[in-house]
Amino acid sequence: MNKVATDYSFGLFINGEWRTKEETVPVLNKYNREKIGETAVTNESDVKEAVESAKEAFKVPFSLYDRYQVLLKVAQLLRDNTEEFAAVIAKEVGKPVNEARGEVGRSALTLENSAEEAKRIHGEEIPVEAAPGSENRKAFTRRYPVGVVAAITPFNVPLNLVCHKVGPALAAGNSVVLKPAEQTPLTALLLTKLFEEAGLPKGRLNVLTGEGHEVGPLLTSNPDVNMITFTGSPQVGERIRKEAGLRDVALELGNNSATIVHKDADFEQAAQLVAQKSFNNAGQVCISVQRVYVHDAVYDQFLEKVREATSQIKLGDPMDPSTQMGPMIAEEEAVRVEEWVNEAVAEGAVVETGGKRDGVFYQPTVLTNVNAEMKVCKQEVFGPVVAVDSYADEDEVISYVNDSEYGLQAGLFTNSLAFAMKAMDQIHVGGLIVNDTSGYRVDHMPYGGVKKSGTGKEGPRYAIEEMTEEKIVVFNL
Ligand SMILES: NC(=O)c1ccc[n+]([C@@H]2O[C@H](COP(=O)([O-])OP(=O)(O)OC[C@H]3O[C@@H](n4cnc5c(N)ncnc54)[C@H](O)[C@@H]3O)[C@@H](O)[C@H]2O)c1
Ligand SMILES: O=C[C@H](O)CS(=O)(=O)O
Repeated sequence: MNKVATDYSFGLFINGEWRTKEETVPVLNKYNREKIGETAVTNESDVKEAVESAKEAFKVPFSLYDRYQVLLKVAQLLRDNTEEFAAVIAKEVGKPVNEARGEVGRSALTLENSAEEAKRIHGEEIPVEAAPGSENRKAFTRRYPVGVVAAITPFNVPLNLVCHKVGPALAAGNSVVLKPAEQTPLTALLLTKLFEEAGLPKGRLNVLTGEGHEVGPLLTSNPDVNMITFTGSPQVGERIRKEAGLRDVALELGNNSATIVHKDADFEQAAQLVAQKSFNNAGQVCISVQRVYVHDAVYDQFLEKVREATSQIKLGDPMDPSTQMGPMIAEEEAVRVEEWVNEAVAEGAVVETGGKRDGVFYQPTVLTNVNAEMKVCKQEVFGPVVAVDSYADEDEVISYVNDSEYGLQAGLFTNSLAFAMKAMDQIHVGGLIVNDTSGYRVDHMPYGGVKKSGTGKEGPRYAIEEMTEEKIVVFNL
C-alpha cells in the first residue's frame, strides 16, 4: 500500500490546489520533539481566497449521490491507510498508537454515517389546512445547505473531530473552510488528500493552517461564512460566539466530567473503566473522567481498585504498542497540571498514586480528600488527573455533579432503575451514561453539552440539521 503522502510538508489547500508558502512552521513529534512535517502559514488574503473558493464551489451542483459516493470512498481509503494515519496521530498528538488506530476506525464510521445521513435529509408535510380558511392550502418543508461552513477543530482528536465537521457539512451540500489545530494539523491535511483522491469537487473543501488566534478571527469574521462549527476551549468558543453575530454557531466545548459509583454498583468494573477513561490520551479528552463520586459503602474497595489499576498504566513512546499513556501535548500543559495538583495538595488533597511530572509526561494521578473549590475539581484539568470523593445519598451526589459550570456528559454506575431515572431527570448534562463512565461515545449518537460545555449537537444526523436551513412552502391551490 503506497503511503498517502511521501513527505509531510503541506501547503494550504485552496480551490482544489496545494499552495506552498514561503513561511512554514514545523510539526513536532510530541514524544521526542523531532520534526515530522511542516505546514504553511496562512495570511489574510489566503483566508479571503479560501472563503471565496468555497462560496463559488457552492454554486456548482454537487449531487446528493455524488456526496454519498465521495464520503464512502474516503471512509474506505481511511481504512486502507489505517497504519499511516495511526502513526501520524500518535506522533503529532502523543496518543498511544493503539488508541490512534481506534480513532481512525471511528473516523471511517463517522464518514460512512455522514454518507448515509445525506440520503435522509428531508422535510415533512405540514397540515396547514387544519386551520379554518386554509382548507385549500398544502404545505411542506425542505432543508437547504447553509452555504459556506467554517470548521475549527482542537488538537486532541485530530482526525475524528475533523470528520465530525467535514462529513456532515459535505453531506448536507455545503462547502467547507477548515482550520485544524496548529499543534496537530498533519492528520487533517492527510485526510484532505483522501478527499482529493476520492474526487471531491474543487473548492468544496479548503484547509488553512496556522495559529488559531491569528487565522481564526480572519475566518470567523468573514461575512461570506454562513455558519461556524467550533470544537475547543470555552474561552475561544465564547469569543467566536461574540464574533459570529447572527450567524449560526455550533460549539463543542469543555467539561469537568463526573462519574458516580453507587453502593449497588459493580465497583471492580467501575474502577477498571474509570482508570481507562481518566487517562486515555493522557486525560486530554473533553469527556475524560475528572470527578468520581463513590458511595460510602464501596468507597474503600473502589479506591483500592482504581489506585491499583492506575499505578499499572505504562507510560512511554506512543509508537510503542505496549504504551498505555503518552506525553501531554506540550510541556507547559504538564507544568500547568503539576501546579494544579500541587495547589490541591497544599489545600489538603492526598495523592493516592502519581502526582509527579517528568518533562512533558505527567503521571496518571488519583487524588482524594479534595473539595469542589479546587481547580482539579472546579475547572477542566484536560490532563491525567482524577479526583475521587465520597457521598452518602442520591440527592447529595446529584448536587455534587450539578455543581459545575459545565454539562457535557456524566456517568452513573448503579443497578437501581429508580436512581438511574432520577439521575436522568435531575443531572444537568447533554448525555448521561448509565453503567459506564462519562467517557462513552459512539459517533452516530447526539453529542453535545449544556452550560459552558457548548451549544448544538454533533453526530452526523444532528450536525446536518445545524448545517441546513429549513424552509416551509405553502401552496394556495
Ligand atoms: N466538546 C467536544 O466535543 C470537545 C472535543 C475535543 C476537545 N474539546 C475541548 O477543546 C479544548 C482542548 O482543545 P484545544 O486546546 O485545541 O482548544 P483551543 O480552544 O485552544 O483551540 C481549538 C481550535 O481553535 C483555534 N483557535 C484558537 N484561538 C482562536 C480564535 N481566537 N478564533 C478562532 N479559532 C481559534 C485553535 O487554533 C484550534 O484550531 C478543551 O477545552 C476540550 O474540552 C471539546
Ligand atoms: O475530546 C472530546 C471528544 O469529543 C471525545 S471523543 O474522542 O469524540 O470520544
